[in-house]
Amino acid sequence: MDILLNVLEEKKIDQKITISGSKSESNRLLILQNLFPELSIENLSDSDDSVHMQHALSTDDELVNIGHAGTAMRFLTSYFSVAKGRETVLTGSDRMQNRPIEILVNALRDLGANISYEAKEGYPPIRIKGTEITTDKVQINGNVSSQYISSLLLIACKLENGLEIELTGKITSIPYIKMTLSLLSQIGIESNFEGNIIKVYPKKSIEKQTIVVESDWSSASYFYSIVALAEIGSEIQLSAYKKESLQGDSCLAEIYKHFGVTTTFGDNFITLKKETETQKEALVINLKNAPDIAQTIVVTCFAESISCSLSGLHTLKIKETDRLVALHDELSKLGANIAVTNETLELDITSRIHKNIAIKTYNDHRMAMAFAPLALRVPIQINNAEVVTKSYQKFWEDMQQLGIKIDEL
Ligand SMILES: O=C(O)C1=C[C@@H](OP(=O)(O)O)[C@@H](O)[C@H](O)C1
Ligand SMILES: C=C(OP(=O)(O)O)C(=O)O
Repeated sequence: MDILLNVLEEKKIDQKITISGSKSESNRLLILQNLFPELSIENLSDSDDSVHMQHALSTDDELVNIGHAGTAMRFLTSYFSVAKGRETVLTGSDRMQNRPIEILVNALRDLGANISYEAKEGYPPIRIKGTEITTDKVQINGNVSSQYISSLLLIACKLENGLEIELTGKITSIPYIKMTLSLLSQIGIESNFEGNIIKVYPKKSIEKQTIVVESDWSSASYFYSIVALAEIGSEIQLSAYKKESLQGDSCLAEIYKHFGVTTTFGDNFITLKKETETQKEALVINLKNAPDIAQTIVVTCFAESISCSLSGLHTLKIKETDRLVALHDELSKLGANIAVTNETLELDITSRIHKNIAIKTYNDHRMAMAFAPLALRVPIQINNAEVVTKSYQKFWEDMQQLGIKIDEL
């Protein structure tokens, strides 16, 4: 479905939006709930990725297809490796079959797992014969995806002797590793992370308990962008959020000060307010700890006519699409002066945004959502707009609530 977002005429916004639970927290907790049925979860994400995870954990079929869900692919690789007696072929979308998994597979094989490739070496689909793992030490490169490490951490306490992981290389997306460890700690599993060594201690059962998932901060990023582009005095209240977040993307509150957006923490909600004009200096920032908000930030800078210099973006090349190339190609069509390398992005000040450009989304939810705030400046077309459901089911409804008129093409 291709859609046209008409330009938003009323730029003074005052709205309240409720966003569903974090997909990262949810997909970790779903694995943990399967290992520990004593665990209940509230405010679970309604994202496609969490639906895929739930389905994968409830089926007995040999073939399990997790679509585009990176967390499901990576977390389930370890989970099925220790599902004794079960044989599973884990696969995903065409793109997933080109997102690397070798580093995780090699670590699991070193631990004694039985995993083979069904097609291309190093990529899904993979065949996993569940077995008992007793080895308790492993080395893994931390520079490509933190999801490989979270995957090992999620099953670690169920191994007879727990697990000690030695991380090599520069560690990327660290807040996601810390999120995994925090959730383990919340349910009573002990671990420690010192230098480049993470230890998880064995645990057979936990206390009966309920965890309430905080809403998704990556989804909140699109509202930060909208408020940044709105008239001074505009406000959006988002729930359910808290100050002590497990999600690294909560750094948005700090980053968007550059755009004159303040964040006030209330009782289970945040209020974003456009207090002042955007600072005209370039935004210079390393996003290795928060890769999922890169697209949102670049589009905000473009719309606000400021330059930016982003680094720490090497993981963007292996996400739902090559996000560096996608940003380059789509922003160029809108008139941007943008240059990318394999890990950086430079955007120059643009004076004019081209109207009625059709943005390709490349099966990437964040391409569709990051470009939507441009409707505060120009009419813009978003192709295959349904991609948003990977992480945010009612994204377009929420855009309409803000007053953006949408025509199906
Ligand atoms: O663990 C997680 O929930 C995630 C980790 C990050 O991936 P990488 O560690 O591959 O950068 C992030 O981009 C992804 O959306 C979710
Ligand atoms: C990269 C993402 O997800 P995943 O890697 O889990 O597919 C994302 O949601 O931006």
